[in-house]
Amino acid sequence: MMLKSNLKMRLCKRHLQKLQQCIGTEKYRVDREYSFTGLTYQVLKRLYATSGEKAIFNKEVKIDVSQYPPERVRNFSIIAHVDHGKSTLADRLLEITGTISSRQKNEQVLDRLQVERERGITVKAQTASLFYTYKGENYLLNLVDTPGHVDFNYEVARSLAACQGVILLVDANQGVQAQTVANMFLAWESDLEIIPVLNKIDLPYADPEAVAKQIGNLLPVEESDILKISAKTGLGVEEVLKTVIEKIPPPVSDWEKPAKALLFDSYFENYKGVICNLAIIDGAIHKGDKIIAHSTQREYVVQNIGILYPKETPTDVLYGGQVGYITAGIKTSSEAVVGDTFYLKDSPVEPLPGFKPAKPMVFAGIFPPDQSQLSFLRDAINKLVLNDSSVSVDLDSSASLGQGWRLGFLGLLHMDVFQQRLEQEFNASVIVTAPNIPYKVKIQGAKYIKQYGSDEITVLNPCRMPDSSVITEYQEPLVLATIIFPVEYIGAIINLVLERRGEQIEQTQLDNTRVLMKVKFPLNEILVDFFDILKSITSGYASFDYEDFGYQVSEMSKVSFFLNDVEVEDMTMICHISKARNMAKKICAKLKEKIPRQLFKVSVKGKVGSQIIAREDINALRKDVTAKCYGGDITRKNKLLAKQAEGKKKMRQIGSITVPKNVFIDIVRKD
Ligand SMILES: Nc1nc2c(ncn2[C@@H]2O[C@H](COP(=O)(O)OP(=O)(O)OP(=O)(O)O)[C@@H](O)[C@H]2O)c(=O)[nH]1
Repeated sequence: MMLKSNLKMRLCKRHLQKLQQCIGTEKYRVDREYSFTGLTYQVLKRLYATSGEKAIFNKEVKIDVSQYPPERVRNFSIIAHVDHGKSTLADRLLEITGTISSRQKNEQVLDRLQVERERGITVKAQTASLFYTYKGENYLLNLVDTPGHVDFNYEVARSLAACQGVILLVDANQGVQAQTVANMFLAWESDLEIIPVLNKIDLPYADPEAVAKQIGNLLPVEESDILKISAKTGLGVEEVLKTVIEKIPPPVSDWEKPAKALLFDSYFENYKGVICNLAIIDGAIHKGDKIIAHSTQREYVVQNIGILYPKETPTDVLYGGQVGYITAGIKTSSEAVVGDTFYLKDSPVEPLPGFKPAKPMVFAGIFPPDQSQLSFLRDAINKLVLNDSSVSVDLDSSASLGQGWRLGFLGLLHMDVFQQRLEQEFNASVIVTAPNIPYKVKIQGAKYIKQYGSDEITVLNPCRMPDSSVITEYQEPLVLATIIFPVEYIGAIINLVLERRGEQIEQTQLDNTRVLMKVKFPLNEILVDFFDILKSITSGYASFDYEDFGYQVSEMSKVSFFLNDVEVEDMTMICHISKARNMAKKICAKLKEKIPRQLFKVSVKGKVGSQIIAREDINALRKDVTAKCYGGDITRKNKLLAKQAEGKKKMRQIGSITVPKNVFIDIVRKD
């Protein structure tokens, strides 16, 4: 801990040692320790403030949550389109209420994951409790910062279950965007109070009046009632807190009833184990209570319970209407089912309806680089799924990659983030196969119907697609996309829609300058590069959101790939018959580019149906990395060999051919 030197000089050595021992330990309690160290409360507080440890200081003060009956509690969430400033507003609210120090004010405190900080996006909803005094009354406010990107929509939907209202944040420069509309409907469906707020009014091109009109077209609000703030400078942010208290209804709860709590999130932390986020509906849960999880009927003892302030802060009890965390010796993701109801042993209650399960849109195989790491990877996936319940997990195996899993994600960014988190948070290196989507097929022939168990099957892995001779009908998944764009780009957008086999369903003029278009697309057509192309043809002005829209009968074809005439099952793809030939050619060319030259010639072939329609050859190369090191310098030789061994870790053997382990996913990524 860095202490300012002038303060250091004023403290005698004994005090300093004592304080340094105490800081950051659970033993430390401000009220007891200040007399113990001989320092006054004020000096201690200043010392903490100067050393940047104010949050710990706050944390160590035991908070009496019995002072906050439901009418003194507000549970709300911040929802918005990507980058409209949710995390910045959350920071500002934490700062104003003294939950974080001003030193931390620009740190996006609730974006805790490394991946969030690196990518500058929120991928995980985070809860924080704040205390605020308004008109002489103390309030406990529970704030949930949610992600904006469509791939993490499930996080938003789940978080809303713990709230009675939302702040709908809209960038006063960009205006209403696709995820603004999507998130607003989510809040509407959940019957939540919506407080519209215009952000970034400090920007020179902000046009609060025009954007307020756009909001007025969407929501039944008076334009003059829409708050106008700058989350960055703090302008108008205090007003947001007051409006939250005035407009958002308190939770409905009865402390006299038996305890009932909703598990709305969970995560794993080293040394602490599984931490569950609970919204207490009725009654109270105390440390030491025996509780039952309704879905598994398992019994647990509450080991720790408290609020997120913004880190876990024990309060030993949580009452109806409040939101917080518990640890209770829960070990696996199968025990911590989000949407589950917890109640006290011997006081069963009617369970809550739970959550609509997430519907994965994209599937990919995940395999360890070598099979010795199988159990390590299993453990890592289990822990990460605890933190991200929208991922589906099934066992899978492949001839070239061995044992592994087929995981389902809500989109490609979700898949990327999951892989990155596995690597960063759990040090687990993985091979991810090309993403694909679930197709339905109808099959004929008693033998095949018996083999597959039905005459209509869903195929999650393209290499398990039955032979085309037994398929009578293919069905491909659809999405209903919302695209919002400036009116001058309408021609370019219509061309893109046609090229991607889209069908326009609806077109609305949002105001004089912008159009909202609803389009039915085959999911396959928007998966990889659609959004980038949309952005580039509209100079970055279009926004895009989509939701599941069932299936349609279509003509599909299997495209498979061969390296030296050996089929690489994990590269198999399904695509529309009109695009299959191009796809085969494109992927063969990419494979040629991505696979390094070997000691022998490698042929790459692409097959559509039963016909080989593309071929590329990778010429042989003989590479002896130590060839240049003739003479006696053994250390240099060893260094080169070590470098080569390091490179090999990034490689994978398919038969006799060495390929980069990322090749499966790289062939479908745009360059
Ligand atoms: N000028 C200005 N910039 C702001 C304001 N609020 C946020 N920003 C900036 O906008 C960018 C996005 O802000 P975030 O808070 O990360 O947005 P977000 O909505 O949490 O983003 P996602 O979680 O990825 O959806 C950052 O660079 C912020 O500094 C504001 O009031 N004024």
